[in-house]
Amino acid sequence: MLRDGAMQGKTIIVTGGGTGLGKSISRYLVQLGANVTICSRRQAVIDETAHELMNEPGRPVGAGQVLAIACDVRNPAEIEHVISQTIEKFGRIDGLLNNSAGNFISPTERLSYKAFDTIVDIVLRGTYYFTLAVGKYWIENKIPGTVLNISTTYATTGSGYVVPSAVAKGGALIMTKSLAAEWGKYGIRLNAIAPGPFPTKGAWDRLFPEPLASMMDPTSRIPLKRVGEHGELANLAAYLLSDYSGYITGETITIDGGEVLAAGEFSHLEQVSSEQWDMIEQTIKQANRASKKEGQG
Ligand SMILES: CCCCCCCCCCC/C=C/C(=O)SCCNC(=O)CCNC(=O)[C@H](O)C(C)(C)COP(=O)(O)OP(=O)(O)OC[C@H]1O[C@@H](n2cnc3c(N)ncnc32)[C@H](O)[C@@H]1OP(=O)(O)O
Ligand SMILES: NC(=O)C1=CN([C@@H]2O[C@H](COP(=O)(O)OP(=O)(O)OC[C@H]3O[C@@H](n4cnc5c(N)ncnc54)[C@H](OP(=O)(O)O)[C@@H]3O)[C@@H](O)[C@H]2O)C=CC1
Repeated sequence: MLRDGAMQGKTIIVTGGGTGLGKSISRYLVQLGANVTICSRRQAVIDETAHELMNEPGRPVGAGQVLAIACDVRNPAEIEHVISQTIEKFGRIDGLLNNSAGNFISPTERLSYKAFDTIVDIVLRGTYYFTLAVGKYWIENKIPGTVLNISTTYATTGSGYVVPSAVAKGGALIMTKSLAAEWGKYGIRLNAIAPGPFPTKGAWDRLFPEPLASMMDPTSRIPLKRVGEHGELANLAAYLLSDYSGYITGETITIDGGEVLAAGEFSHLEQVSSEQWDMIEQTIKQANRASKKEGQG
């Protein structure tokens, strides 16, 4: 979507950049010329991704560099290490993509305290630790940085069976708006993306495992009748991290093929056939006529 070289001179930190959506967004940022630091817990995974992104066939001239640094986002010392190593290698930091997450489906009453804490700590604590650390650096150095948080549609609607994730994503979303209000004076912007289903191994293994996968089609309740493509999300993420979105802050953009609209009271009526609609129309018109007659008394 963006022109070649649109992110040249920018350095972006992508948490969870070794896999799934974080990897796809990192690939696009690098193609657009950004230097990208990817971080997550597994050094071998991020090393392999960094190697892949640096050696892609058709890598454009002017593509960015990739640095891989292990980091558990629950640990402030490890976050500080990612920040200092990134500045040492690339000179500065312009953007932060909070993408790391942990999640799995489960009836909430089956969760241990530790299970609940594990998800909230990765998603909420990890997001505010990283944002606080990078924000302090930006304010101190008068850099107009940009934070982009990967949220989810149920951060605002709520959802059963993923309650720790919903609680944590909801908290991160309200942090996005609150800090956008507070840090706007420093030129710092914070936005979020709320994706619907985008197939990744990490999400599908934990949210759509067998026998669920054989029982239901996740596209059936999506108005556009398909899941998202990684390139579609990467386009939006790159735009929100770029200077082209310079007047957007505190915003959450949903990219879900219209899935959240399924909450609309009558949206499921697409299952009604044309013949049934004929019958329904006649029944309603008959009721209209009857009520008019009643009115004539
Ligand atoms: C119906 C159609 C749906 C289609 C799909 C649509 C998707 C659309 C929207 C989805 C929004 C997506 C949000 C996402 O976040 S997807 C990202 C998923 N990726 C990951 O989660 C990657 C990282 N995850 C992990 O590493 C692990 O899953 C974990 C989060 C658990 C962390 O691992 P860690 O090794 O740190 O932790 P432990 O293994 O020690 O576990 C900690 C405690 O949690 C308990 N646990 C773990 N799994 C379960 C489970 N399935 N049920 C209950 N409890 C679980 C574990 O037992 C530990 O607790 P205890 O020590 O007390 O036993
Ligand atoms: N796929 C989908 O349909 C949707 C995804 N999302 C969101 O998109 C983002 C990416 O998810 P997706 O790509 O699907 O899944 P992945 O499992 O591929 O991505 C999650 C990443 O988080 C990293 N991570 C987990 N725990 C930690 C930690 N403690 N510290 C640092 N990094 C950690 C993992 O790496 P490692 O294990 O090496 O630490 C992994 O790279 C998440 O925020 C998710 O909530 C939102 C809506 C829909």
